Amino acid sequence: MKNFKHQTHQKEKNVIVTIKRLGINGEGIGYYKKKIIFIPGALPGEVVVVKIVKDYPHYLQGELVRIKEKSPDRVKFPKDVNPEIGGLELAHLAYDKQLEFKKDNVVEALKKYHPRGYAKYKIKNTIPAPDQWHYRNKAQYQIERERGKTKLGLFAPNSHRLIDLPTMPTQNKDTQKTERAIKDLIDKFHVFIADPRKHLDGIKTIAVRQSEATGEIQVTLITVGHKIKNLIPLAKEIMKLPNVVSVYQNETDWNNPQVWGNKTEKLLGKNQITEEILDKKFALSPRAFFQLNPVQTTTLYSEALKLLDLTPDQTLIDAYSGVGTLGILAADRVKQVVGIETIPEAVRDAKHNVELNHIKNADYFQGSVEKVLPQLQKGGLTVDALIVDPPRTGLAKSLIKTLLQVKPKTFVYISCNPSTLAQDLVLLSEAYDVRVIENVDMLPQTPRCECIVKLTLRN
Ligand SMILES: C[S@@+](CC[C@H](N)C(=O)[O-])C[C@H]1O[C@@H](n2cnc3c(N)ncnc32)[C@H](O)[C@@H]1O
Repeated sequence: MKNFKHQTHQKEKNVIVTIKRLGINGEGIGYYKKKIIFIPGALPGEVVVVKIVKDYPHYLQGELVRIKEKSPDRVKFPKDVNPEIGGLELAHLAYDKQLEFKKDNVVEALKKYHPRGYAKYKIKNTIPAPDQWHYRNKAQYQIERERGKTKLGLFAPNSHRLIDLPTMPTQNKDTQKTERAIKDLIDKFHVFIADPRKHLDGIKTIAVRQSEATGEIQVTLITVGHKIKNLIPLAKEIMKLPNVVSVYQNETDWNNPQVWGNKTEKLLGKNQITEEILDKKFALSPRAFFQLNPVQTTTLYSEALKLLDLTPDQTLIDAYSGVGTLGILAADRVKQVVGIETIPEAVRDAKHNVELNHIKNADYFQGSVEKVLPQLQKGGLTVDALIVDPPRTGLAKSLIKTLLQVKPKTFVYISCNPSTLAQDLVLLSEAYDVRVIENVDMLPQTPRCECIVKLTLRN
């Protein structure tokens, strides 16, 4: 029966659908024969001709063929870029509507999981990014050689089909130029490119990150295998490219599903590049997390610190601390800062950044927040104020349990995923009220947003 149904929709191929709303990934959502259909690139209010490409038990996946009735909010998609590429999911939507969508995403996530009192939360309008194009400070492109031709870019969503990216309109121009220049050098020096079909070692990914403040560029060649012929001559040529101050090698293997492997080694140049936020400096190693939109990062952190509203007698926990950004920015407002972060290189950077900024009251610990925080607390640490900035997966349940016992009085949560945020708030709202959620647009043209939530302890 299932196969039969599958064939029915496949045969129908092109159908007409009216788009009702946008989904969390920015795709248009409509209904065909009462079944929900997702159509990337379609906008609410549009009537579109769609090809049904997949018939799943609970939904259909459609491909936009033609727009019959166009939305007034539609804008031109950037030229010379394959629209399938990730990172431009909303590039066809007017920017003010993108901001509204990001706010709605938070509202919808709250409605879905309904933490206590959610209807009364004040969700502010999304703070726009001053630059909506060329803002990304880091490019991380995959490289492949197919029938003698080298491709450098990103995989099409949910596939292993690499799309070559000669231009990328959200990428800053220096990092994009550096990526393309490295591609040419790899061809010139006949450096091996990893071949996933034959499992041959070589370069797999090229990560290029630039500091907004100093212009310095750090390059990491992620390789499958360690000894790659001509890697050092290649690194020497890369060092001659404008602004490049270091070349690293990160080594991975075919069994690792992550992009980065665990071994990182400097081939040439400086250990770190230095970024600046507000009046503080931050040295960054290749593996350490740093926000992708440096201009908007200042806004995000300033808003978070305003909401934290710290006092000089407090101990602040900077949980998921990366290179120590938030804690270091807050250090002169509190008695003590304690940061916790899993990636050892990031913790080393954080400790270095404490010294770089002549801070005397901050220390950073390596490990998971869920394990290290209870240990430190048992050792006598008081937790007056807390800022959490977890990855998209949100907070570990065991950490939430700890927080509900410790009950820090001052608590701010920065989230890059409204869905896990709403689920965490269901548990946290047992003890905390949420008054305000701020939304900052860090990644224009994408469906992603960054929320800052102030949690107030109920009496
Ligand atoms: C969204 S980043 C935030 C970093 C930093 N607050 C900033 O703004 O630059 C999340 C960080 O949490 C770290 N991380 C992930 N899981 C963790 C865990 N369970 N405990 C501690 N740190 C974790 C990641 O390595 C990453 O540096």
